Amino acid sequence: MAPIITFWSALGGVALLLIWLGRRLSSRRRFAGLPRVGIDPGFLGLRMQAAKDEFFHHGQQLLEQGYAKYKDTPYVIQTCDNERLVIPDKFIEELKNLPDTQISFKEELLDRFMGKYTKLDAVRGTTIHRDIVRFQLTKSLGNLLPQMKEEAQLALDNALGGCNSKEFTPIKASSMVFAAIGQITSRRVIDDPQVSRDAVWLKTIMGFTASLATFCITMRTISPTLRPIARFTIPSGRKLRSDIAQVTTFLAPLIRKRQQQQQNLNSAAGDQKQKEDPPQDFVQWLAEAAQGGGRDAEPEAIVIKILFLIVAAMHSSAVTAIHAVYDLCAHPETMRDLREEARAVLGAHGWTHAALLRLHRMESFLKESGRANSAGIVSFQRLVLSPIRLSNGFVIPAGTHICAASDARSRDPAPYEAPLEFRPLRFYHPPSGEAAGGGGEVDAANLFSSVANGDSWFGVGRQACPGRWYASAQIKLVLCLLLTEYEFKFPDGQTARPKNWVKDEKTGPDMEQMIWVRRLRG
Ligand code: HEM
Repeated sequence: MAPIITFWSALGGVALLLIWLGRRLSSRRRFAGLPRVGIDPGFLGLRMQAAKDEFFHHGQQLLEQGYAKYKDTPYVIQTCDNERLVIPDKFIEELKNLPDTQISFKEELLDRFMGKYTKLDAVRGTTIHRDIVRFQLTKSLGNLLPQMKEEAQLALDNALGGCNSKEFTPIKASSMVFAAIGQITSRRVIDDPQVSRDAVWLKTIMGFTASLATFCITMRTISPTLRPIARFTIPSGRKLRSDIAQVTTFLAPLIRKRQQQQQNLNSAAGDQKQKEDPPQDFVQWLAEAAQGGGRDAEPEAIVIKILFLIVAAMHSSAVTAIHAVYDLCAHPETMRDLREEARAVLGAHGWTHAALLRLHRMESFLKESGRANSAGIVSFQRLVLSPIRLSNGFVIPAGTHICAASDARSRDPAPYEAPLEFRPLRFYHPPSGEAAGGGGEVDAANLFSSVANGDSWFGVGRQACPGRWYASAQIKLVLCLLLTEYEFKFPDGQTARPKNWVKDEKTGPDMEQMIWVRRLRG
């Protein structure tokens, strides 16, 4: 018996080796003839760890080298997740509007965020989570603004409760901003303050992105063969499952109740139908979008889509606002300018979404803050699902991960004069009819939420961020509340903003920075 087992084990081993060699060979052939930046892991992958380590510590510099050297040629780079093809600007134009059946942001994300182990692959094969953001959420911004303001104000009052108008109080800027953005987002997930303001609920959803990131980083260090088991045994896997269970416990009964109400409404005869407006939140919109039944309608599938939206919405918006707060503290004259604009525009038009769209100086400042503080060192991350021929004749094979070196581009003097200078009005074009106090017509092309070619903050093309109008509104709202009700600055002696950290392809603001806050006298 033993020799038979040994024989089959050996055969299995050889088969696995052949599969692995086949994969390596096809991966090498895929990019044959293309230049490479950084350490080449080699055919057998013997230098894989060295290549990953190099990218982890020096990815930003590697991409800068690639950006400077290869303006017209895609080049290959080994990142900590996978091998990528970096696409120069001139080809982004050709690719950005291809359908997501050909290049997909979502598939790339699910691949990197291990969709099958994190359950996030509930967003596969459906676009309802994207559609409700693009349509229902964005169209309701005018109606939702008073409620967004109520949540932001409440969160800021809590976070800054100890501040008075006599002396400055030290506050951790990131906690203050996270509290405000977290609470606005929470109410949009579920328009029921009993849940949306619950301390356990808030802690869980605000920590979910970190739980997910820690799980994925740990899983990446484990061999793919062992991952199906490891996900149950590693502590970050337990934490992730417990977060998902917690959110499900809060939301599943409410989802069922809303679905039941929807059924009653559908079956009620004409004028007996309830006249009440349905709640305007993710739970309601997702339940309505899945009315046809099927997998999308299962409460667990709705919960996972909500978690996907939380990951997309919360951290990114908070980080953007934290950068903005640091840039304001580093540029007190800009802070004065934007405070004046906010007072004039909101005084004339009230705290409305229409008024927020008239904060032209703030729009430019946010765009500049986004340019100076990249969201990540790459953007336009896509998985190629079917082969694409570029205008130079090169065919990008299916299965290729592509990206753009957006961070390097943000320091390119060709598109941005004096790119190392922070110029808050770089993107400001006085709109026609601007009155002395600010305002004037809404200038769509120069809004922070616009995605002109080259701006990478919200991505680009057909799959650019659908939540950008909402994100922009909530960030401006939080900044306006801070500017009109508080004075804030770096601690005495600090004039420059803290340096951003960069690890792997991620970058972000220093989360420990304290600021001094004082209430403005009424
Ligand atoms: C400042 C805050 C935000 C930033 C910087 C940001 C950035 C991005 C980026 C770069 C993408 C990929 C686009 C591309 O590669 O072309 C994306 C996708 C997405 N974002 Fe945002 N986002 C923000 C806020 C939000 C908010 C508030 C929501 C929802 C309320 C949201 C929902 C989404 C969704 C659903 C996708 C996936 C779209 C798809 O599957 O095609 N984002 N976001």
